[in-house]
Amino acid sequence: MKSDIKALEQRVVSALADNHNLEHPLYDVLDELWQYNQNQWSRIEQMIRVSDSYQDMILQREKTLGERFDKHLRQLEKITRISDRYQTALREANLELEQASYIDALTGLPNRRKMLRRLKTEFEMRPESLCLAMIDIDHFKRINDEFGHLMGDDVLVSVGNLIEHTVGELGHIARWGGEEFLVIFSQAGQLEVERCLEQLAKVIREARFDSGEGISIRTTISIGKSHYQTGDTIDALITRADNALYQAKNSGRDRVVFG
Ligand SMILES: Nc1nc2c(ncn2[C@@H]2O[C@H](COP(=O)(O)OP(=O)(O)OP(=O)(O)O)[C@@H](O)[C@H]2O)c(=O)[nH]1
Repeated sequence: MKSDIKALEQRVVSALADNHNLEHPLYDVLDELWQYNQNQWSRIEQMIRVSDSYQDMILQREKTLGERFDKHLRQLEKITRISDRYQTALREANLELEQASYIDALTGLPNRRKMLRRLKTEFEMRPESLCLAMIDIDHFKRINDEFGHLMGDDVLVSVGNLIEHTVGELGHIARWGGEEFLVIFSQAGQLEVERCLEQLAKVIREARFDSGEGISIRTTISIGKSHYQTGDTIDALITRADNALYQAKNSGRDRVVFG
């Protein structure tokens, strides 16, 4: 192509050198040059068109990519929201589960596990003022045998409520297991505790539990009490309360034995 132009130029130069000759084919050369330029120009136009459509294609592609990116981003946000909700629900469920693991399902009172935790805390903080009362319903098997297990459950719940109500702010109650309850007194004086336990035995003795068949059920409780002695462990304190309860049972039930 370069050599074509060179040849054309050459012909123009020689035509100009001979410009007296009106027949000289200068005008033919100029026509040819014009034609050549036209060809070049249409090539350039073609290239511009190709370039434009290429740019369009790129823009279109970027748009598609942008849309896809937005879609993924929205999905990601949705997943994050779901995951947040899931984590919150999981945390709440765990909390509920943990709380439930400290509650006795029948009576709604703190259970033995919770009580042992509390005991440990109290023991670390101020052991010298600690007092325990182990409480057991007397001849409870008879209630089950006579009125059925469901009625036995009702009596257990009612006795639990009465203990909790009578002890009030003075102590903390838990269902220790079966028909046994444990009360911790952490800040009450000895005399106050003894009076409270005597009152408790009286409250249960005088209580009447409706059997639902026109019969009122009566029962009593035996209580063994222990209080902290120098060098005690939690186990030792519980064992002394247990021994005192055993004595209360052996000496006729419906009484408090101070260990
Ligand atoms: N209804 C009911 N009964 C229970 C539950 N847990 C333990 N028991 C019953 O409690 C009774 C305890 O019987 P025993 O250990 O012989 O004691 P008791 O009859 O109370 O006699 P003493 O303790 O010696 O006065 C058993 O019959 C158990 O089945 C409970 O959650 N619900």
